[in-house]
Amino acid sequence: MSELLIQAQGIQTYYGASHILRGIDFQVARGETIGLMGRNGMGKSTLLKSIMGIVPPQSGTVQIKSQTMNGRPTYEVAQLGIAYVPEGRGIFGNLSVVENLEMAARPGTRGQRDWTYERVLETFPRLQERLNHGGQQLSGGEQQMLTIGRALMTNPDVLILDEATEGLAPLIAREIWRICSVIKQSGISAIIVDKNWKHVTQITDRNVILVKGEVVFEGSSQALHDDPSVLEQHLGV
Ligand SMILES: Nc1ncnc2c1ncn2[C@@H]1O[C@H](COP(=O)(O)OP(=O)(O)OP(=O)(O)O)[C@@H](O)[C@H]1O
Repeated sequence: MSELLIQAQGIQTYYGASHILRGIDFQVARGETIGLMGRNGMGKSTLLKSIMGIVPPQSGTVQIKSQTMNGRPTYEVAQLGIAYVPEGRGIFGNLSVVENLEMAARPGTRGQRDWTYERVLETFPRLQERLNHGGQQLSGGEQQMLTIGRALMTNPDVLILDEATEGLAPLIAREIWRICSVIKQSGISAIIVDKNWKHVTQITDRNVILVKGEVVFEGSSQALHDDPSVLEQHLGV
């Protein structure tokens, strides 16, 4: 099996007294694209935040490339090559597109410089047209492209996309899915959360479904296509 980039074991996470994640095991190998699915409020974002150290788990371990990260700050997780695009984005609205991209530029953890400014603009032609616009002047879809572009500028090993196409017009959502394929082909691992399971499973190798903070299904996209009752049962589709 290829190198494990993320390995979470027995994750239990709380918000105050609310017990949200109830013993989750979750891993991402190099080059793998994973779909994280489940109805609203089942704990997908909380799992991503637990991995990033934003909402640290109360028990269990999070290892990034075999280093135990419990209690480590989020920037250290990022420095190990994990790029996180949160739900609702988070670009610098007062900086231009160029500035947003350039401030993120750095080689990856193995010195890789696959994603340059030029390649990001080639991949996101819409951003090319908006280079000098301020972040806050962009449409929601353009902001999402800029956030993904900025994450790619860090040459990550894993890209985490929470609610990849939430609230985007269908044409723009399609563009985001195209970009996800380009990212996959470039060899970056990804965790993708999105409500559109059809698009998700077209691109993912493996999928994990959460119900009330527990993993209830883990399997290939083919397995989900062969037995859609799993989706019916757990996602109501
Ligand atoms: N900051 C918070 N404080 C308290 N409870 C929270 C907080 N954030 C999320 N929760 C609760 O934790 C549970 C899991 O939320 P989470 O956002 O992880 O779900 P999700 O599967 O990502 O769903 P969604 O698609 O709605 O974001 C929900 O019951 C939610 O209400």
